[in-house]
Amino acid sequence: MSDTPVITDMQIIPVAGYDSMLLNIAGAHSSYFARVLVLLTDSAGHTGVGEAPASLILQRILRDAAPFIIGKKISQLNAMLTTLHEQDLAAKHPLQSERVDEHPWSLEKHNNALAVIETALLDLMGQFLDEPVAQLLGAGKVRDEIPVLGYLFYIADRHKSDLPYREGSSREHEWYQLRHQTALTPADVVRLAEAAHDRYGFKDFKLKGGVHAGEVEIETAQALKKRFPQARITVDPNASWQLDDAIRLCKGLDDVLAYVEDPCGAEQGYSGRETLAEFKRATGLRVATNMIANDWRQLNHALQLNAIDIPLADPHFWTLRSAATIAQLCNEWHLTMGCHSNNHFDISLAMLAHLGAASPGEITPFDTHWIWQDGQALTKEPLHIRDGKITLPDKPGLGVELDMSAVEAANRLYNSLSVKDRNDALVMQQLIPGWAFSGKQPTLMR
Ligand SMILES: O=C(O)[C@H](O)[C@@H](O)[C@H](O)[C@@H](O)C(=O)O
Ligand SMILES: [Mg+2]
Repeated sequence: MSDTPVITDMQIIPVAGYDSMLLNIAGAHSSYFARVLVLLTDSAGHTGVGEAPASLILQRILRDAAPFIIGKKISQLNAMLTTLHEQDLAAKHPLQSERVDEHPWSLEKHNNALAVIETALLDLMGQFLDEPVAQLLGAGKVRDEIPVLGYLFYIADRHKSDLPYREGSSREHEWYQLRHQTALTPADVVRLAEAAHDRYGFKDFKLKGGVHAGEVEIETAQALKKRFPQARITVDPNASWQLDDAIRLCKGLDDVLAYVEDPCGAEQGYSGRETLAEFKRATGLRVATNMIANDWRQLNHALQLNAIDIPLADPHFWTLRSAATIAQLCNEWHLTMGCHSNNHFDISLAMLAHLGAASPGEITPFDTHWIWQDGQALTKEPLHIRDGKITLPDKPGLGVELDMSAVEAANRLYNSLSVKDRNDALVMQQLIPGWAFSGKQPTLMR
């Protein structure tokens, strides 16, 4: 044990990158997205890294966590995480508001901190043991190729905003230009899917909804299925449809929708878990969620109600180890493992690849926003998506090496931002003055 490396330093580096004007029920994506990196250095000279969404609160929590990490042996991973859990550092930094009508999905602030630290620790441990992180999770590494889906959005007209959205260029591939252009109709989205399919080989697609009337979003899903008959198609309106509407829109579409993601949510005194259970019974369709089964207690209720088939266990809010445990539960309980995402850099791409590699049994292709960020790598040899899959690197730890000059540039970009925390409503107000989030009102129907 005396050779076990000790953690000597913890750096918290917020970073920003460019994004397109993607629409969802919360509004529109800004021209920038922000993430935070945690870099742990150990006495063996290794660096472990993790990535998470970058709220200002999370950065404060991470700073408070540092004294519980620095000076510890990497073999004390479990004890460190238990201590952090018990410290409940998030409680010392309450959100200004926890109201769900202001935050369309929960801000998993505490678990984000645990998750990003755990990832960096696992990266160090993997490098010490000369094993990939996937090998240290739940079932161990069970696959080398992780299927991912083409995550499609409606895109607003960036020219109507004064934010510095990029124009893109089709020099390398038309995808890199198309992803910045307005896409509001079913035909526009099919065009995006074609370009993404050509560039990344996706077999399956997800459409982010909550933007148009449900009928238009279903029409878009149908158009995607018509163009890609073999593809598994799903739509995710982030619980913005009323239960009755969700049933009316989706019933009988077994030949179009492989599953539906959060079609409805809490309404009229019924919880989202209850309405999803009713939706499943009424339509016979499989249901995925990243909104109502985000911790063990919620998952327990969701499963008791038979409300879901596919927990989208994002390692950024479950932690890698817990998400891998969910993958094992899915395998044992005849559920299907999936993974949610937000805009991210390539460290997170590696996180989800290791999770997928450690997920036994049937999994549904994982979500990733990477195609919207592709070209903005923070690592020297970023993983890539080919043939709709990510191939796990044959390297210890996460298998990524940071490109520090890219990290520094992304940190400078972050520091230059006047609005640091994600606020899709604020961006939306550039298109529709006075626009405010309303969970059951599609974004463009105002
Ligand atoms: O606009 C987005 O990037 C999405 O709506 C996400 O914020 C959201 O979490 C989504 O990925 C989801 O699956 O619900
Ligand atoms: Mg979702």
